[in-house]
Amino acid sequence: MKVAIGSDHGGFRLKEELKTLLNELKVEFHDFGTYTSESVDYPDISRQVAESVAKGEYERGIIVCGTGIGVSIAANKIKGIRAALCNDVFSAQMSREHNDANILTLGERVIGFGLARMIVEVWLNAKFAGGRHACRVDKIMALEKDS
Ligand SMILES: O=C(CO)[C@H](O)[C@H](O)[C@H](O)COP(=O)(O)O
Repeated sequence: MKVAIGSDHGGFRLKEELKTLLNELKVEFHDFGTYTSESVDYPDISRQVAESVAKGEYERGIIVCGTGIGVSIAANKIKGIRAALCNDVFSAQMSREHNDANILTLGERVIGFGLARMIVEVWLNAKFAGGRHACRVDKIMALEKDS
């Protein structure tokens, strides 16, 4: 699996930690920045990660900001993206099984690094359950055309 990862300054330290985790898990990734703790605008990074996933260049994306909220809102504006803010393990698992989330967002100012690592590992391994959830996800994606 190829993963796109990114953060703003508020998520920079956690993004760096998650890169270590991805290396440990032998998951291929590309870091879309930010590359320092200097202040940047989270929609710029979120857009780059989300567009790369929407184009199919990367199967999944992980984006971190202070809360995970801003990057999630921004990513969900890109067609084809289902970004889920998961600051707990149960939500991470469900976001894959029920929602087929293709982007995970996290808040560095909300959770510790240990929990974040656990969330990412669960999220990367969880599979979409399909079945009754498939037509619900289809209905979500239809909203892009209908709105
Ligand atoms: O977008 C956010 C909130 O939804 C992120 O938490 C940002 O990282 C945060 O807003 C950045 O805030 P700062 O005061 O500029 O560091």
